[in-house]
Amino acid sequence: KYNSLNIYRILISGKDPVQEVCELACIIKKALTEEKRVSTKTSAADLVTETDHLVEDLIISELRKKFPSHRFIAEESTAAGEKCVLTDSPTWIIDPIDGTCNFVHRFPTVAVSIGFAVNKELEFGVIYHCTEERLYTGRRGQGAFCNKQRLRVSKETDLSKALVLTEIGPKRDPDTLKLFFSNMEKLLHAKAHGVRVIGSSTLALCHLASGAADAYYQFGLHCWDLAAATVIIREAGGIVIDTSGEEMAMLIAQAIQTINYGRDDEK
Ligand SMILES: O=P([O-])([O-])O[C@@H]1[C@@H](O)[C@H](O)[C@@H](O)[C@H](O)[C@@H]1O
Ligand SMILES: [Mg+2]
Ligand SMILES: [Mg+2]
Repeated sequence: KYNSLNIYRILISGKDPVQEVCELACIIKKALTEEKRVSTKTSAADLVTETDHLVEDLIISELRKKFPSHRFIAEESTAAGEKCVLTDSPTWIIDPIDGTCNFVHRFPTVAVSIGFAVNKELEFGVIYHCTEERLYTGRRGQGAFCNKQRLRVSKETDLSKALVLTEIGPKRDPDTLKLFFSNMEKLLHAKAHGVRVIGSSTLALCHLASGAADAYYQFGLHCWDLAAATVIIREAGGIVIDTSGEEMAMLIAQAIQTINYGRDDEK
């Protein structure tokens, strides 16, 4: 049975996390190859399936049993109209399947992402790569790991030697697409070694934390995409900022133009 308490206890107690979340990931891995009921949310490219709802309900019901006073911010509950407001209360921030479009196409780059904040401070994050059985964890002040392997971000600060990750996002109107591609073009003109889109922001951010890429930028990321990954990147020695940031982030921020998606807590 999916046992969220162990994740909380293990990460809070500082013990190495075991792969408790793999049972949950097994639901996703099994469903990856099966027929799915797919619907759309904010655009034809913003997909959701019954497995997204099932996994989110499982996580929340387990956590609510153990922590009845805690609050939840979760992707599909928010899409169903729940307010997305972070308070000082202990709050779980959940993306049940990150990479749903990949999941629908059986493209094996899908993750479960669970972040945890208290007093609006991110305390820990867990991201599980469902098809490669990689458990990424980060706990504030205690480091970031992938299956017990310590994570460290790349030290590259030269954009012309950087591999940059981004995501397309759900907005596909002509003006947004024009901006998206012109941003990518600007980075390639700045001689970046490459720009990659893998369809899962949380796993892209985990690649960043492991030093397998040098920078990530995206407009339209949600708090549930970012919560767990932010702890993991910070604990791997990286920074997570908006585009008014530092060094490599500055170089990229100066090169690209903003695509406006609004904030989750303003909808
Ligand atoms: O919806 P989902 O699969 O959880 O999350 C996805 C993000 O990981 C990706 O970065 C973004 O480009 C997609 O539009 C979608 O939001
Ligand atoms: Mg999702
Ligand atoms: Mg997501």
